[in-house]
Amino acid sequence: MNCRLSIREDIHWIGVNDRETTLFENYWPLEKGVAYNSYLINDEKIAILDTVKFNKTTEYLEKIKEIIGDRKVDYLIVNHMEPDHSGSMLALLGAYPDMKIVGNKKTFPFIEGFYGITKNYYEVGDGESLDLGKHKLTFYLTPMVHWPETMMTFDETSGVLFSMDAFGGFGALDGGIFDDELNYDFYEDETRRYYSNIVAKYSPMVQRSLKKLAGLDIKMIAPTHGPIWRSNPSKIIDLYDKWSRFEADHGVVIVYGSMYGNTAKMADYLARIIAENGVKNVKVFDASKTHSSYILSEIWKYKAVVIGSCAYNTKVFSSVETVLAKLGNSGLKDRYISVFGNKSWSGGGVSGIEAFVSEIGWEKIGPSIEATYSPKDVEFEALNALGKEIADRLNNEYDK
Ligand SMILES: Cc1cc2nc3c(=O)[nH]c(=O)nc-3n(C[C@H](O)[C@H](O)[C@H](O)COP(=O)(O)O)c2cc1C
Repeated sequence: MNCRLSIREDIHWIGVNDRETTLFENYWPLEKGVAYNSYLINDEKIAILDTVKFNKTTEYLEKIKEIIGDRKVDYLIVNHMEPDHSGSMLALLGAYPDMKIVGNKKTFPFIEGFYGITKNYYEVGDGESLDLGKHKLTFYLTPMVHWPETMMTFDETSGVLFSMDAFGGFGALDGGIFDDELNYDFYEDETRRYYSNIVAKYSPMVQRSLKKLAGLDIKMIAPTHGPIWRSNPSKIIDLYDKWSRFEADHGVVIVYGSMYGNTAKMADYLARIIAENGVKNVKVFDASKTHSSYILSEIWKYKAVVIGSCAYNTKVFSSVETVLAKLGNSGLKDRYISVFGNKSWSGGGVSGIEAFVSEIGWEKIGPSIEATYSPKDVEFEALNALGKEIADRLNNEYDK
């Protein structure tokens, strides 16, 4: 028997946990797993909202059967076609061949392209509704949050917003399914890591969608990953608004790449100066040790970033290059940036980061500081001045 879980009258969570997959999208580390959430509305007509990844299909179909017995699924509502949510669609259609597949006009080419399904289509447009009996579902198209076909489904009867990947995060659901049943801070961090790495490039589209949803009386948000936000749904909506407007907290992220410790020494020294000058949130990351997804998530959170690199074959050190590439492609705006590093001959690390700074267009604080062989008094003095300048700027801005 699978655990049965009603999230609201007639509405069941039929999601699954995946603790075996180590990398989400074969790239993002899943230290605590991930949940693929799917929902079933058991009304006069039975509707399922999104499915789960193919590796969990058997468990998934079993859960559905345990709830509905010999009844049939009438509708599969496809809010998002990414295979971690559509991967059990073909099997579901096999089990319920008369099931209508509900999507918008951009959904169906994905269905045909991925799974060869060309029948049972039920097309809906923006703002259109579907009656299940007691429950009335209204569809809101949210293109490019974060794929072209994405949409959200609002249950007018219960006030549940089925938001697909929006408001979703990493982390399996270890018993607690609702935000008030688990460690909120962990899931908030993992939701921001999901946002900053997967959704954030489309922040302007997120803003547009938030405006579209603004008039709804949302009582609960049921995303396709992570917890169901029921205690205070507006909290996660406000965070999404903040993240997609690039608003940041008082703090500094220092990221460095270092082979033999000289650049690392500069990072630690600078961190101390910034902390001494009143900044409590100073986060230091060795880019070779911490996956870029965690670093990007912290940079999304805090206002200032300092990037350091040793020179490596005339370029920025590879692990730092990865962080820069991710940042450059993320669309993040309105951060302060500073630069430091080490070389032993003609350099390449600091100049490479400087090229990135001019490309991204963020305001640079202080001059770049580059040591040769190892940092000496002159560089420590310069780091001292830089640390004070960064702290002063932030303290002035956030004390207002
Ligand atoms: C494989 C390798 C490639 C390097 N390439 C360069 C380079 O292109 N230009 C340069 O000035 N120094 C280069 N260096 C020297 C280092 O950047 C220099 O020793 C620096 O102090 C190392 O800083 P770290 O202690 O933080 O690793 C290279 C070192 C190694 C091991």
